[in-house]
Amino acid sequence: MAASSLLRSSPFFSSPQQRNPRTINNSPRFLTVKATISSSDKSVDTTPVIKSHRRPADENIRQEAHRRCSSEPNNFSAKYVPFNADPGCTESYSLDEIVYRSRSGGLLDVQHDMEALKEFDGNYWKNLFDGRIGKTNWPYGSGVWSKKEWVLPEIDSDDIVSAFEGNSNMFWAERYGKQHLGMNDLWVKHCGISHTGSFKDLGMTVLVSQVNRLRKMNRPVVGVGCASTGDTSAALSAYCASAGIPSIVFLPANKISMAQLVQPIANGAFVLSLDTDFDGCMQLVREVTSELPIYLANSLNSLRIEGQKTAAIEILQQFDWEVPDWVIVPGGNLGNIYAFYKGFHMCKELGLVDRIPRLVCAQAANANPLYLHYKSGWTDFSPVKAKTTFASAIQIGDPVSIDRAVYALQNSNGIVEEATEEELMDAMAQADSTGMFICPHTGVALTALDKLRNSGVIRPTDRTVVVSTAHGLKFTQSKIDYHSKAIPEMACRLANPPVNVKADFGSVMDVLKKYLLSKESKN
Ligand SMILES: Cc1ncc(COP(=O)(O)O)c(C=O)c1O
Ligand SMILES: N[C@@H](CCOP(=O)(O)O)C(=O)O
Repeated sequence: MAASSLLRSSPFFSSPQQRNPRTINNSPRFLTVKATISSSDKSVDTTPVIKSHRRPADENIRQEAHRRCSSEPNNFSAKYVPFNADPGCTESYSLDEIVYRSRSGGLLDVQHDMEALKEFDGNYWKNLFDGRIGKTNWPYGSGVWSKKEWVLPEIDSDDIVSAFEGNSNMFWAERYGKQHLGMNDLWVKHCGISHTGSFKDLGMTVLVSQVNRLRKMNRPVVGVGCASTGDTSAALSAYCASAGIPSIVFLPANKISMAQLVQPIANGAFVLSLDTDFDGCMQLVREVTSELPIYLANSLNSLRIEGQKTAAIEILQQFDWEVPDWVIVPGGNLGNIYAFYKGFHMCKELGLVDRIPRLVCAQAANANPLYLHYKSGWTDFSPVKAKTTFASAIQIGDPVSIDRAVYALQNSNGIVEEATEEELMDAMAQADSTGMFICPHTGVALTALDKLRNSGVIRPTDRTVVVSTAHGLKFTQSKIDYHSKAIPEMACRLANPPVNVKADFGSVMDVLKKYLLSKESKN
């Protein structure tokens, strides 16, 4: 039997109705309401009927997935190939190999068997993904693993290490859009409202799951390591801790926030605090992982991109598969901008949508190698020495995914913008004052939006998504500095410091009256 017909004849794909995953996954589990119409009074009997558990009571969701998986033949596959190779190139590697670079030293990419995926049309995939949202089925309750066939199709669900990441909130930035930019269709995709507080969870669930599989196959992986500006290390240590895998993190001393530092410490990682910057840590971790049985978890490893690309698919899904005009992403090591491109492009190639959005990558002016490259007309690329920035997670001067980023931007009619320290901090404060609580990196992305609106490139009615990459609670010190006007040479014009008042009725009444009058005069 051909693999495709085998797939269709499996218990999960056997009839057109069953192939609609809404039907499969939405089946009521515990409680339904009996709705019978009596012949005499036509009344509806709404007596609840208790249904039995969908799985035996002593079976957990992982075991259930394992049992189900063995009866679910799967024709999909993926392998590593050199990134952006010539069509004739035959170099490829199994995902079960430990390899980060092509023979020529270039980046790798995970290539899916697109012909096998194309056996199903766009509507099939939309229904499949939509039908899995927000459920507790292992592993599809995750926004990443709900797209498992497009991510790591061959991994046994039993090997997956997941915190049901993804499915993050898309916030309609009504007030920020209207008052500040004259926009009515502005959205913030809150990828930072997540298990460890940043979008890194999306890629890390994939990488650590594959490591879990490799270790079960007795491959030489004693631990997993990364260089980090704080978010990759948090995600790596949490997912490794969840699976009982040792994690080692290389951090630039005094260059990440306290909240980020405490994450790997709490999760039991082996934390190296190094007297260098992120680029120095990255260099070291690359050297170390080529000598020791430590698996490299940075986005140089293309497995990470496979998880991160699901945020793009999720955006389309959240708009009922309508394509936004713009997506703005803050960029540092530059894996994520490519991940967004890849997710959107895959949806187009597989017929879920008919175009992709224009991408904008936003950098801090203090760490702007991509911006300089873009401004040179993509002619020269030179790493820079990244200077201190409040957007500390993107303080990166020599991004490993530069080639991926250029490819993504060139193929999406993309733009690169930059934000000064004052611009990004004002944008963050402005957004917070409209009900958000964003990180400085999102402030960088909002500054890019502001500039593109002012120049008329982005129009008032363009549907625009700003990707918020980390939770604001990881970066409270920057907000404290701003609101207490403690930043040298910055006006902090939106600072909102607390008012010290004597604890007596008269003093409190005086300040409140003054405050209310100032509000009244603005109405
Ligand atoms: C909060 C945050 N935003 C943005 C980025 C940039 O992502 P990328 O390195 O994939 O460009 C990072 C990490 O680099 C990050 O931690
Ligand atoms: N911001 C990142 C920097 C490393 O990026 P990666 O995606 O290559 O791991 C971090 O939080 O460490």
